Amino acid sequence: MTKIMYGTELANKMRSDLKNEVEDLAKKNIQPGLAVIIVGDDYASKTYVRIKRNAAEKIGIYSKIVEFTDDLQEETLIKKINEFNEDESIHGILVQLPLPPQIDERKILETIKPEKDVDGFHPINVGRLSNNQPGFIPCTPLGIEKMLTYYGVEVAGKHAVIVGRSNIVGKPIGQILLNKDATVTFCHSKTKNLKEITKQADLLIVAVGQAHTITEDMIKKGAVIVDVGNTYLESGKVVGDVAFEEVKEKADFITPVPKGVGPMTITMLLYNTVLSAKTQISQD
Ligand SMILES: Nc1nc2c(c(=O)[nH]1)N[C@@H](CN(C=O)c1ccc(C(=O)N[C@@H](CCC(=O)O)C(=O)O)cc1)CN2
Repeated sequence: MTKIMYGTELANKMRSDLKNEVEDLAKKNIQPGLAVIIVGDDYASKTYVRIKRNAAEKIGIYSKIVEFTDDLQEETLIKKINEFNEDESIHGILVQLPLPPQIDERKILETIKPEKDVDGFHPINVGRLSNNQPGFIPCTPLGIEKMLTYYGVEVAGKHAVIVGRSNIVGKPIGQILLNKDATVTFCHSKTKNLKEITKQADLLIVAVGQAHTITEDMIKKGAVIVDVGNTYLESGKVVGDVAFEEVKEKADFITPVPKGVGPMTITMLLYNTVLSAKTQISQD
């Protein structure tokens, strides 16, 4: 019987534990604070920011949302991040991606102080993950790792195939799995023999943002499938990168979309923000 790995299940459990931690911090007069910056009016980005704000407020994290129009100048964004860097009520800062083309994403992410970088995108945190040292880990990959552990999926010695090489998901999940002794293969838009490689995967992580990229004939029987895709159809429905109905018949474990990895991405943002608040107290 195929096991459907619902992120909502673990997310609810973890959010309840985080709410208790936030209540404990309140007894020490500390409220974790999260600043979220969004540039432009991309429908999906606005949806994610709304979900983040609601989730943060529900567990008692203070959230500050700053919205800019898409003609924003880079210096204005840098100035705002620097304000949050110095603001003691803010423990986590994130800039919703993607950014408009006139803004240098790398420069922006490097402006966020590494100790407030709850997205884990600053090169210092990327380097720490690469060295298997403590630091902030990007939310989606961290959420996937927690889900695999929760559902009892062993990683060591498995062949993990990652389809997608983004800095947000593909590269960091590959690094996490490598740190956990998986044998990791990356596939991307220039990979010539995609199906040949995905069929070898014990664990297949798909993060390309293209609906139904992975079909039943591309997987090995009994594989573990993690679908990171979120494509909004014109009907408003959201679908993943995996043809769920046909693939689920052949897989042992599979995440759905929605209610799979997405809710864990949000939960890990809350987790990193609470961690940041706790770390900053212990340094005072
Ligand atoms: N600064 C960042 N930007 C982006 C990140 C990120 O981690 N940090 N990741 C993605 C988008 N993302 C978070 O920002 C994200 C994607 C999906 C979900 C989610 O909960 N999806 C739901 C479906 C959504 C719906 O119902 O409308 C699901 O899969 O169940 C949350 C966050 C790019 N940018």
